[in-house]
Amino acid sequence: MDAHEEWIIRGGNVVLEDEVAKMDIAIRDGKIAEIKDCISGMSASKIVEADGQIVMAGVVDIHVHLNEPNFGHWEGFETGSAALAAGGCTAYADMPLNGNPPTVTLDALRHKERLAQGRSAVDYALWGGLVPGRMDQLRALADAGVIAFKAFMSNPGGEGEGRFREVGADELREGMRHIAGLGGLLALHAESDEMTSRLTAEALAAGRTDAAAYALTRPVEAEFEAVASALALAEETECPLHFVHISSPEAVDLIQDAKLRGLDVTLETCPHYLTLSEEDMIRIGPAAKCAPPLRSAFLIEGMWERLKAGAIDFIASDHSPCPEAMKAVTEGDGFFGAWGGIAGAQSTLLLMLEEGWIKRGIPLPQLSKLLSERPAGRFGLGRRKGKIQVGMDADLVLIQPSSPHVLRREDLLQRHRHSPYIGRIFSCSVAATYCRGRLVYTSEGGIVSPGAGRRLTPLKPHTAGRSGEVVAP
Ligand SMILES: NC(=O)NC(NC(N)=O)C(=O)[O-]
Ligand SMILES: [Zn+2]
Ligand SMILES: [Zn+2]
Repeated sequence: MDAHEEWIIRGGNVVLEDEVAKMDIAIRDGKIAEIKDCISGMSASKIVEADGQIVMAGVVDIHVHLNEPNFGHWEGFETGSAALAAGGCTAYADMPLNGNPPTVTLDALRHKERLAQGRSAVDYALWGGLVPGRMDQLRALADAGVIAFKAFMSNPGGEGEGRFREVGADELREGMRHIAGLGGLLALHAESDEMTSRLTAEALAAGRTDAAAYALTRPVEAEFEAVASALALAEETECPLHFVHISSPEAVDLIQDAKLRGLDVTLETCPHYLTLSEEDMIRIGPAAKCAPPLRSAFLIEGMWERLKAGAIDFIASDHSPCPEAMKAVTEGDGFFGAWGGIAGAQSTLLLMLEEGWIKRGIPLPQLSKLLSERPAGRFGLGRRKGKIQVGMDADLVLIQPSSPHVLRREDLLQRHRHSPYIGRIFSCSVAATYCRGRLVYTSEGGIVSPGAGRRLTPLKPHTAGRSGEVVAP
């Protein structure tokens, strides 16, 4: 279907700001032109019957690692975006690692821009990184349209010379000053390096390399400690902050207190911190290894409580894939030797529907804010992305409820088909994904428009007088 024609999605249960209503949606020039309970369809080139289906804004996944350049054999724009689209995602932001060179210089950003061009199924933005010794690049990266900056407070792992490195406290302070001055936003992987390295060394010295020992090396305290010190620096430097993949209620509460004190700070959590426990990690093995690690069932319920109460700003997948061989328990290093990162890009929406909507009764409009509207808004994409409203991009996902199925390995469109969710039963399925009105994915046909995604750059939410949000060709 040509994105420029007018067409209609008829009679779906449309997830709007505060309600779910049976509506028709007219789409023109890739944008939502009209939302009414009955649109005649006289001038429509096509009518898609969505009776009985749920129509939601496409997921905006702000945290994925597609690993180009040079680590495209771990994932890549084509396969990563295909998995995202199949999971109902219509826009994502690619992290500045684990590609090499990481996106910490203007040259590296330009290189990644060229690589991504014409290869993503859905729209995408690019992150820049804050690493030691590259502060001079921050301005150029901001001007070139990175969505925000990412830094690690603990060792990010990864391979190769010149890979992404963590910042120490002084570098973090300096980086925050710079980024605040640029009107930017800094996202942090918050785990105390001091604590995680010490506990890791102790576990190895004691000959412990099993999964349970891994969890002990990255306790809730390590997250709490890092969040606390980052918040103190944010207060000092007035740098807007975002915490990625927060795993514990304690850290959520600490961040909530900071919000109440007036700090410009947000946090995301990931589906795995809401749906998988430490016992699941031990049972499933390396496919369920991530940092911070999965927590207890008790802490998981604590996360849901906070999500319901509005203390969690949004959800992101932290899709961090790698080749199959790296997701294995190794000879000497045991579970510690496996790559840390969960490759869950395709399951975010269905997990949130299953565990949030169906099991816990969280209303769909609230879930849609967590999956789409808030991440888009926080990263300057909210003028076009993240909700079903007239004038917004027609980024839509059609969901078939009551279509129970088991996730199979062969259903995954990512490059390496490991996921901790294989074998899980889902009640809903993604029937179709549309990006700017263009059909990208259907459950029968798979990816039907590869490479149709466009680069997004943010309308800087923190800088007055900047140019608007633009979509590069
Ligand atoms: N180097 C990584 O991609 N790490 C990622 N891995 C996880 N979360 O286990 C991350 O976001 O920290
Ligand atoms: Zn991280
Ligand atoms: Zn990540």
